[in-house]
Amino acid sequence: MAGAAYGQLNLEESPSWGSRSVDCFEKLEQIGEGTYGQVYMAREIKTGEIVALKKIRMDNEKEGFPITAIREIKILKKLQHENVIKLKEIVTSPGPEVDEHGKSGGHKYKGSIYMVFEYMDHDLTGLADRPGLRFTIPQIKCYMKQLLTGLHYCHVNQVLHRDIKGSNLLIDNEGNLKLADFGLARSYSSDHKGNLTNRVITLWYRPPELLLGATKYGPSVDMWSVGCIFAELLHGKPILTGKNEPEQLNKIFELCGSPDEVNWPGVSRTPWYNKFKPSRQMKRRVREVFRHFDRNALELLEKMLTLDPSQRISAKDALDAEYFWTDPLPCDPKSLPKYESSHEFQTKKKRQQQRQNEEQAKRQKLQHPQQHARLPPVQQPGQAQAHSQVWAGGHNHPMGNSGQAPLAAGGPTHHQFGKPRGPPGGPNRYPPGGNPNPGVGGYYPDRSTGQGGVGFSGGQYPPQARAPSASGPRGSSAGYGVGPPNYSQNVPYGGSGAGGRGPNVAGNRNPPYNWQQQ
Ligand SMILES: Nc1ncnc2c1ncn2[C@@H]1O[C@H](COP(=O)(O)OP(=O)(O)OP(=O)(O)O)[C@@H](O)[C@H]1O
Repeated sequence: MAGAAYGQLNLEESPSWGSRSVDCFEKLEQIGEGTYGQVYMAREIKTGEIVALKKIRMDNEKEGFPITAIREIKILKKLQHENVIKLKEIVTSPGPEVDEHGKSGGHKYKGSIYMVFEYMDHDLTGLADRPGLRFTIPQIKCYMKQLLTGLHYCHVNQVLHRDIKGSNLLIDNEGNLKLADFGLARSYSSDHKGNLTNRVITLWYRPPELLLGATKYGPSVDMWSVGCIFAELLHGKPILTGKNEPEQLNKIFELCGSPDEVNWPGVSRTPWYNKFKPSRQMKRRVREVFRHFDRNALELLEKMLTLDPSQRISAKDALDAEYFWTDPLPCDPKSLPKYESSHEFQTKKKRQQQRQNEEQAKRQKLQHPQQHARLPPVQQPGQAQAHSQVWAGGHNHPMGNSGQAPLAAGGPTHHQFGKPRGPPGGPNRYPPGGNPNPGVGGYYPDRSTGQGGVGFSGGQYPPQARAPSASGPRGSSAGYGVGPPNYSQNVPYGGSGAGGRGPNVAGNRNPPYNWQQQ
């Protein structure tokens, strides 16, 4: 992988960039576990200011500072907006870091590099996963407006985010929402002639053109993800939860109808159209499936979830939509309730703890049936349904995820370590056996398994043009796993799973990354 020489990162920057040591900060707790490395809540010793430290993972880097991190830093430095996370500085840890046995890692670069960000109390996924939490309609409008404002700013500045999803939308206790994680972002220009990789955006939020292999695209890719988030906020759970690319396309077609030259001129020229076009005609069902949304919400959602990227609404036009200008109006961010901090990492950890408690209780029951009566009651996953009502327009809704069990008493209440990789979702989102490692086989499964019930006309999902880079920061992470699809032509949306909340899905962040096309 290409890289900049260590120590040459901030040549044109003011001396403070990269010149301070991480020792100026006291790490308080881990709040995230990303592809790059860990994210910590920390306090600047001199000022007492609370910040987030994102460690740049160097363990796979043989040739210097990772190019993706350089790109993220460059882009973040260029973007200065109230709805985009602020990168305050870069700090380093000079010496080799030692493990608990006092040994250093033996990597070429002994030090570590951290990005210092303003601290945000929540990410949207973590916040939405709080048991019993209900977002109001003015609150949803307020978050959506900020998301669109931040994204419009990025697009005007010719930056594509390329990984819009709940855990990358950070929220503070003043109600401000900021776009974060620009690790997959890139600058583009409308006259850009080169190809971009289509293997970006977390699967559930990835638009059909990328799934069909398009390598020339623009800001509309982010708007599809925004549509998925918008529907998720209103519906109370993720709406398109494929476990691999073919299944994701399948779910999109089931909801948005099959693409053809009428609704999407040029679609038949996308690289993988013939391989993946549905074998039978499907009609668009957005209005039917989301009939409980109010009229203006539905109208806006339709424009976001438009198959043809050239007809998809832009962030600017979305901000002008009736939805944001009719009662109930978006609330003032400052009027929003303040919550104890919540990040996806932490809520997943709590669920993991809950699962462990349940397993332990089961084991104990098997071993000592008579003693079990004395154990504290264990909440079974199905019992969580009491918390989960599907929101209908005009009322508060649960954005809490489907079938999520309440937390075990005594479980962690704050940020915890050990986040399992996966998508937003409750423990039952993982298939039996846990979140599968996609690898090539897992991520591009043979569609002859017939997932999704619709079927494509082609075979396997096309393999990488180039082998994924083992050292790529986004390269080899696990794939989202999944239960059965939560939607089919015959079943009401989200109603196919036990308990009427849809089955469980877990997801994967990103597929192998193509280093040629970026
Ligand atoms: N400035 C911040 N303030 C508070 N929490 C943050 C901040 N930045 C990141 N986090 C937390 O850390 C998590 C991971 O951060 P981020 O997405 O930037 O890292 P990443 O390595 O790109 O992770 P991933 O691969 O999961 O996207 C976020 O979902 C969020 O919960």
